[in-house]
Amino acid sequence: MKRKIDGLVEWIREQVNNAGAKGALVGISGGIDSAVVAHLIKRAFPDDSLGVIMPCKSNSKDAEDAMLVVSSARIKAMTVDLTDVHELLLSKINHEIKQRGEFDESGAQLGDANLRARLRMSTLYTLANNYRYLVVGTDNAAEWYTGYFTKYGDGGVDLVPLVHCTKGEVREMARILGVPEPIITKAPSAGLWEGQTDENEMGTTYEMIDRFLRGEEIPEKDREIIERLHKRSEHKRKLAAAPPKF
Ligand SMILES: Nc1ncnc2c1ncn2[C@@H]1O[C@H](COP(=O)(O)OP(=O)(O)OC[C@H]2O[C@@H]([n+]3cccc(C(=O)O)c3)[C@H](O)[C@@H]2O)[C@@H](O)[C@H]1O
Ligand SMILES: Nc1ncnc2c1ncn2[C@@H]1O[C@H](COP(=O)(O)OP(=O)(O)OP(=O)(O)O)[C@@H](O)[C@H]1O
Ligand SMILES: [Mg+2]
Repeated sequence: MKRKIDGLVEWIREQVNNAGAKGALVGISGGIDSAVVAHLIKRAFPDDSLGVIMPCKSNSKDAEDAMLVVSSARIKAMTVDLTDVHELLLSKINHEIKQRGEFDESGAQLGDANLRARLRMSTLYTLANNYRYLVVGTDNAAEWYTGYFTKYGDGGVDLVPLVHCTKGEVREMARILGVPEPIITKAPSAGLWEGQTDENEMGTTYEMIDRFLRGEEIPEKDREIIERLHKRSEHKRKLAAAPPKF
């Protein structure tokens, strides 16, 4: 695992240098995936790495956890609170939909949640332009395979260093890197609504997804869920569909 960490740090450094950029930045949520990426980019660019904490109607515990990550990685950090921006933009959009009598409650909840992820993406790219950094994503192999990310939100990034790592491997890496234990053991959550956890929403567990990705036998019910999620999210792992030249 130490070799893997060194390899990823070197790979990030090469990608940034080949792009002619100066460093790297990541959104720090207080979860384990962004904690690991924060540690990796700090190792790759000790003086040119940035962690960005972006509360958006979030639980204050998340920002406290994010600060724990910042201290453990000793990474430069800033906070950009997106709560009021999100509220304003969402109310403008929903006002237009409601005026037409076309408001859909369940679609709106998803729209609200995904807008948070897309505002974070826009914030990171604005900072990337300013500092000449690349935006580093946090998707791991399980999230990538199941499409458990917002298209052009947390999925809208320049580099995805953890994309071949199972959640279990991310945990192992976190321990070696010195990520604080409470961050490693808490339930993974997108934090997009109160009480959301990844495993509840997906209907299966990271342990099952990791086992599936290693080619091990898992219960039929879990296999079906994972295959359904994978198929449904095919479009997220590709460039936008283009027509043939007519
Ligand atoms: N076949 C197709 N071909 C081309 N495009 C297609 C498509 N089907 C849908 N689309 C497009 O994709 C959109 C749906 O995708 P998207 O907007 O991503 O939305 P969707 O996949 O429905 O929702 C995102 C999921 O990711 C989870 N998430 C988000 C962010 C962070 C985390 C986390 O772990 O922290 C998890 C979130 O809780 C939710 O379950 C549709 O509105 C449509 O525009
Ligand atoms: N409040 C936030 N501030 C900054 N970045 C955020 C915030 N919430 C989400 N993000 C970004 O979106 C990414 C996707 O979230 P995700 O929940 O998959 O990862 P995580 O929180 O790092 O780990 P876990 O999956 O264990 O919760 C985060 O890794 C982070 O880069
Ligand atoms: Mg999270």
